[in-house]
Amino acid sequence: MSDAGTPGLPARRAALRLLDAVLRRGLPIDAARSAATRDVADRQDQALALAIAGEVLRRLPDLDALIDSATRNRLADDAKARMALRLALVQPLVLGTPPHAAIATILPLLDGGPKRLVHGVFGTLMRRGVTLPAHPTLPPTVADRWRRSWGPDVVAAAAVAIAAPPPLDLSLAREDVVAPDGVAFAPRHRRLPSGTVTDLPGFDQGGWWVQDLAASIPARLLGEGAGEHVLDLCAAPGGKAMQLAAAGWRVTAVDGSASRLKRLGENLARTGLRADLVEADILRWNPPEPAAAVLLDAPCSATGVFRRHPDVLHRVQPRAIADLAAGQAAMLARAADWVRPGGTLVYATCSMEPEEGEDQIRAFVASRPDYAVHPPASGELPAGVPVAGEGWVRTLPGMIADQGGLDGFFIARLRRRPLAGAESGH
Ligand SMILES: C[S@@+](CC[C@H](N)C(=O)[O-])C[C@H]1O[C@@H](n2cnc3c(N)ncnc32)[C@H](O)[C@@H]1O
Repeated sequence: MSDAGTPGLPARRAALRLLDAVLRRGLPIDAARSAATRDVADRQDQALALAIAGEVLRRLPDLDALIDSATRNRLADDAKARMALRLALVQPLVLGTPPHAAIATILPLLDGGPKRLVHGVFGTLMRRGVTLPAHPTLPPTVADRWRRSWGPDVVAAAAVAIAAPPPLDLSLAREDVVAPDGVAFAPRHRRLPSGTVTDLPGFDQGGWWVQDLAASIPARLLGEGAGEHVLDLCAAPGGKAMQLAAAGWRVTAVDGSASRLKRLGENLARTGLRADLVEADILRWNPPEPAAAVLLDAPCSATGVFRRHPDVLHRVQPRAIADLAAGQAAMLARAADWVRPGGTLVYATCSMEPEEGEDQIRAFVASRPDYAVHPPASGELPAGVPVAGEGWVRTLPGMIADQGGLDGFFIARLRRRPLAGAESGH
């Protein structure tokens, strides 16, 4: 269907496709993006489509509660009328679009569908003067799971954290690169309010890259490399590989995805940093020899990055977490054999789920007497990030919340026992 001549309609149609991809097909919004915006020529319209769909995903339970308060028979979760109403309501209630403009661009999406119903429910809610809560309600299954794992305060902090996109963290190759002004929570770090990355000072010079502060911790725990060899496993698109290269490590970056590895190559080219790239499945590949250090940033549910990717709240199911955890255990077992005696293994996941973090490392150290958790010393972690009781790092919503917060991450540093009589290495 052609949207030509109806301003704003292509962006709304793309937003509908994005929602459909996440909520009905369980796709990550990033994976759905290019297909959903395929016929949206204007970059601003593409950004608007992502903003509308993203805000719906941040506010879904609250939007649905409003819709349910104005319908006699509950609409199915995936009913087109419900999808359209979510898109229509989020615009005046969050994005500041005038109600008449919002509904005028949503009704044409319902060709042959329940236009009168959608128009009626939307009008009823607007006349009632409804608003959304300042702190969105998390999907009940997620809230229950995180309450069991972390308690009610973390659930409340997550609701606060999801209300708006997070600040922008930059990792710097060196302290003296051209970089925007911002607050430093750690060496080679700047935090600034979110904005357009390519407009920031120093982007073209390539002295920095975008990386959440929590995501920078795994490589920080390996310290300076002094030319030693590190295997960066599951390395693309390369935030940690660039940190390691900048810290003087000789980096071999391994990833199973050709397209993501290509992005890693582009990131290295922009920043002028070096790494050897290997496209391989680490469940089959073997390195030629053990390394002084191995960093395994394992594929995970990514529920820790819910602030920037709110789709994870709606599509990650317990079954997927269990499957991912099994894969992580297999990867960890292989990675552990590639650390030379006396060397260091760092395991990380951007997940809020203990199955992908704490439980992995408890099981690992129980099965590998040649390894022990090596807790960070004071000064190794960004300001405000604590060491957990068992010696690893668990970042959660609520940490440094008044200064922009952190993604949810799990990071453990482990030391492999040196051979009897040998000096300990890295
Ligand atoms: C969390 S992301 C890595 C992020 C990266 N470390 C960074 O700092 O930018 C996980 C990566 O694991 C890769 N991956 C998943 N399964 C893999 C496997 N079996 N072998 C190698 N890489 C794999 C994915 O392609 C993805 O790039």
